[in-house]
Amino acid sequence: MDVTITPSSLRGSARAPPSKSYTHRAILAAGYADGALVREPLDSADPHATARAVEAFGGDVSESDDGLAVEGFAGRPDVPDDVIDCANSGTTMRLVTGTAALADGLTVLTGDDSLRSRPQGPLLDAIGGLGGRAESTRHNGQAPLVIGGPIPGGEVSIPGDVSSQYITALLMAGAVAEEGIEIELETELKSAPYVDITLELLAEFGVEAEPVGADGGEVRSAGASGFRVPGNQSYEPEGGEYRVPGDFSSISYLLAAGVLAAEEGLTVRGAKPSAQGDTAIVEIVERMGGDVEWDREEGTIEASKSDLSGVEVDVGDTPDLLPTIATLGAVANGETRITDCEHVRYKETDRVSAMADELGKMGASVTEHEDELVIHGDESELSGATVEGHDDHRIIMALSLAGLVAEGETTVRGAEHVDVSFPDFFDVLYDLGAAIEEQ
Ligand SMILES: O=C(O)C1=C[C@@H](OP(=O)(O)O)[C@@H](O)[C@H](O)C1
Ligand SMILES: C=C(OP(=O)(O)O)C(=O)O
Repeated sequence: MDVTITPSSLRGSARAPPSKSYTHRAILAAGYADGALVREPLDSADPHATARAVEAFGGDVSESDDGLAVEGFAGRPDVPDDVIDCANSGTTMRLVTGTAALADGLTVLTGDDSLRSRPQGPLLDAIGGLGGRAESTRHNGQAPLVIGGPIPGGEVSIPGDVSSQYITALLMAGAVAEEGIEIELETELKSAPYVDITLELLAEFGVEAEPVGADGGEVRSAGASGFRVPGNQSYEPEGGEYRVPGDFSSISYLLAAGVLAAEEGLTVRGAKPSAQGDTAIVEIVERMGGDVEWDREEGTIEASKSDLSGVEVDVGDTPDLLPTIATLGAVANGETRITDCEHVRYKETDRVSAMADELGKMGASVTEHEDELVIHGDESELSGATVEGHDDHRIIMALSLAGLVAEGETTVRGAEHVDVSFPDFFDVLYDLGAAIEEQ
């Protein structure tokens, strides 16, 4: 499906979708438990892959009026009777690779073209180091994967600057392994807030896990030199249920749409604070001169069309914000410098190059370095163009925002891939007043 967008004036209010990151973890945590009710889950393709995996390991996931009713496998996953297809979901593949290492047999994990080109090597090495079998069928560190267990747990070292999902996978599985897992980071942790999300959710399931500081003390994930999780724990959700908060990665598009195109302002609902690093989008837009107001109590964000100025942003902790910030930078006056972004190249696509190329087609002046993306706002006059979505939901949504203000028509190709995290994105934009046509 292609989508064509022309300059629009937005108004009204929209509710943020539930968090994809929390939904994945809640479904899997319920699987590691005897079960749980996951309230307000994100109903999109990526969490569906995690639900399929939980069922493959012997659980059951069914939709109910109140959310997802999950029957778990109580920390003892069956050996799946078929290959687990993680589709486009890196979070699913990493997290359930940890689960597969607990099963007394072999699990085969695959995914779509994009997912089978993303790095799994450090997690495979870690599982091997813990006594499991962990292989890439093509011996290139990429899926399809063959994972064998059960691992007893133990001590392992792993790089922190490829994917924080490896840490999440080991912590969630280590909690129900006999010996627990002690992780030493070989390099600085990137995307650290996602491990904070994991620690926060584990605590709500009664599971103890913690970061370890360089001095062996207790620190937040960003300052950690490692992590540890004791073994033989039981996942027990408070009150037998877990409620998923709003998704700030998705909120970033709605907030940006407001400061780009909402003369009278728009309101985003379902924006309560949580451990999500992408809550930083509020402060970043404020720093750009955006007229934005976050009522944390109410969980609402008001955003109005503003004159934006360029800004320097380190996305080491917030990789998923790069596409949104790049689009804002293409409209802002002055230079926007996005730093510490090398790991953003390992997502559904190389998002640094994709945003440089596609915004360039729309008339933006962009300079790309290995670990940095610079958008020269003063030399950027956005005009409508046909741009590629790269089968990447975040590229599609960020380019659609650019189409709201670019002179003329912007057509985003392959726009259906928003289904992984924000399936009704275009309906929401349309209801806010965007001039959108689906082809
Ligand atoms: O743990 C998670 O839920 C996620 C972690 C991040 O990936 P990396 O840790 O690989 O950077 C992020 O890009 C992804 O969208 C979701
Ligand atoms: C990279 C993302 O997710 P995943 O790693 O689960 O594919 C994302 O949502 O931007």
